[in-house]
Amino acid sequence: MGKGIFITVEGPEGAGKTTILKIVASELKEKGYPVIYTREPGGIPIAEKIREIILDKSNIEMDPKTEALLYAAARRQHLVEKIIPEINKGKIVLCDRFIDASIVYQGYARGIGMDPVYLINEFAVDHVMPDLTVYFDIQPEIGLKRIQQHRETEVNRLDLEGVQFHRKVREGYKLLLRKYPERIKELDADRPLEEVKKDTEKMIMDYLQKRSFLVK
Ligand SMILES: Nc1ncnc2c1ncn2[C@@H]1O[C@H](COP(=O)(O)OP(=O)(O)OP(=O)(O)O)[C@@H](O)[C@H]1O
Ligand SMILES: Cc1cn([C@H]2C[C@H](O)[C@@H](COP(=O)(O)O)O2)c(=O)[nH]c1=O
Repeated sequence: MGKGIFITVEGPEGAGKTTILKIVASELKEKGYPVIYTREPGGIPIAEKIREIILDKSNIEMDPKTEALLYAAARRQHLVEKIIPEINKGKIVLCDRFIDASIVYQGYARGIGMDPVYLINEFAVDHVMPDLTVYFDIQPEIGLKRIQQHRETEVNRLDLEGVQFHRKVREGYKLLLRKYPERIKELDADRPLEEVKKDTEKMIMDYLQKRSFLVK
């Protein structure tokens, strides 16, 4: 693919992904790096509309395969309309969740199966995979408590699943960590925000150095 770099963050609810990725994006920009922050599901208008449908708390009757297909559809549009063009322009794309979330949430935690969910997503992403994924590890109970404690954080349909579901999410991510040790790097997100942010930035900077990515 193009000359840019594609980095994703993943992890259970309330791990601090959005908060930290936005800070890291703005700090890297200040240092002169060509960075964009984006998120899934969403990032562009069509995918944001699909997000509203998937995460709407009143859609309790949604079938798990419908859910998986909607995430994949949102991903496809986001990829072709934003992620690929930005990578081709030489940008560092920092994306809040991507394909791993589907494999874990729909494939493992919902029980559709990791392989079938990977297959529909393979169709959606045409082999475009992240160069680096930072996995924020946290016990689901702690992450969910953070969300409940902070009123400004959106509580969505998936946040409302029982703790058992969120334990499976964490288990699923651990399986992916073992499967892709080169791409997915783990950090302990149950620490003060400043520490987690510092480690995230270091992982990203180390990777940029490894790829000889320089500020122009
Ligand atoms: N290290 C931390 N310690 C304590 N609170 C934190 C920490 N990181 C983030 N928070 C707070 O926890 C809440 C959830 O954070 P955030 O929305 O960034 O998590 P997230 O991983 O993106 O969650 P989700 O996947 O559910 O969107 C926010 O109110 C945020 O301020
Ligand atoms: C991309 C993606 C996301 N999810 C879930 C994970 C979260 O519960 C929500 C997204 O909300 P966030 O506050 O932006 O993290 O959707 C999923 O189940 N499958 C996916 O592919």
